[in-house]
Amino acid sequence: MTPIISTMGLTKTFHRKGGEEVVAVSDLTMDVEPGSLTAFLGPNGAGKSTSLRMLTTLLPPTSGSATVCGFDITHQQADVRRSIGYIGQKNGAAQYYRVRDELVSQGAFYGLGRVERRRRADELMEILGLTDLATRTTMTLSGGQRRRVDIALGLVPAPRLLFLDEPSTGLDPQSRSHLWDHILTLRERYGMTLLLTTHYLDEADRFAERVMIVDQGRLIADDTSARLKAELAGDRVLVTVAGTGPDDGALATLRRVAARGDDVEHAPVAAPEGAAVRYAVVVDQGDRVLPGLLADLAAGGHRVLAAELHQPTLDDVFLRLTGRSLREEQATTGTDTPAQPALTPGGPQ
Ligand SMILES: Nc1ncnc2c1ncn2[C@@H]1O[C@H](COP(=O)(O)OP(=O)(O)OP(=O)(O)O)[C@@H](O)[C@H]1O
Repeated sequence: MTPIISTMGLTKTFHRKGGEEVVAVSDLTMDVEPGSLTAFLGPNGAGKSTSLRMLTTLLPPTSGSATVCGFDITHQQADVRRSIGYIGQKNGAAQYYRVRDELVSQGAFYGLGRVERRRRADELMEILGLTDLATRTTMTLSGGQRRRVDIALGLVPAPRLLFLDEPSTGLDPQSRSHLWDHILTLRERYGMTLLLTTHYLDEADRFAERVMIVDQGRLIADDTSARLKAELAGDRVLVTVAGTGPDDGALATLRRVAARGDDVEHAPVAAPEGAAVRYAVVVDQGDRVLPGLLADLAAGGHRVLAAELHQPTLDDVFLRLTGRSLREEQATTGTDTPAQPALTPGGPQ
């Protein structure tokens, strides 16, 4: 299938005052299939928006090339713009216009006939849950409602490909969830290709078929969320065993199931039953490994007080790749799962 987006070595360098050079996007090479939903995931300043701005012809690349809907982003800018929708971080519909009027005049801007522009406005309001707000001015809407108006405006020309820059940033969890329902409905209805940026791990995980993790201008991982988690993070098994310190036999048993040479970590913990040690090990397919592991520990005379299996998140993937947590870098998303207890890598002691 011919890719709808194809980039080759796309790079953008900014020069800040004082001569400092910032490589915002470095050597981005990728193909995007038509009809797919791809998320660019990364911390603030990773280069996500700059990538989108180049692909939508808002910023010229410093080097490299790309085609979007078959058109060159440098030499066929008007054709690219005619083929895509772009919803930036701060689109902001005009404050004083009514929602429906705004959509209808956007239709006029794109050259739709009188009847067609009204039909399109009504259809988009219906899909995006805006019908009841048709006569409200944008300035009176909530953040989530306004974001939906932004998206409706971007969809007026019926693009084959829609770029969304952080569609849900700043919205409360309920509005985010509604917005996603609408985005998925749109996709189903029009079979659009969607490329969006987000720093919400859960959104990329749940909704995108393909996750491209970017950090410091570079693409550091590119796959389905499930494969990234399985291949780069693995499942984490935590077992709490009675004892006053790490036990060589228990460590040896746990090491046998460790994936990819990962070592076993351990830390003393207080348990109601007395002193205990919690061991942690990364394994492949934890649900298969755990029963045998517990049986082996019991056979070795170790009293297991608790066992937990943690499926990895995309944050574990990011941590593995960069040594940093994406979650710590995103301020207040409300999407966190509890942090792992601190454990020290251990060898026989
Ligand atoms: N016009 C500009 N002039 C100078 N530096 C810029 C400019 N635009 C972006 N940058 C820098 O380029 C880097 C990438 O920025 P970009 O906005 O693409 O990141 P991002 O991943 O979209 O971040 P966020 O999640 O905060 O939107 C950052 O270091 C940023 O400060």
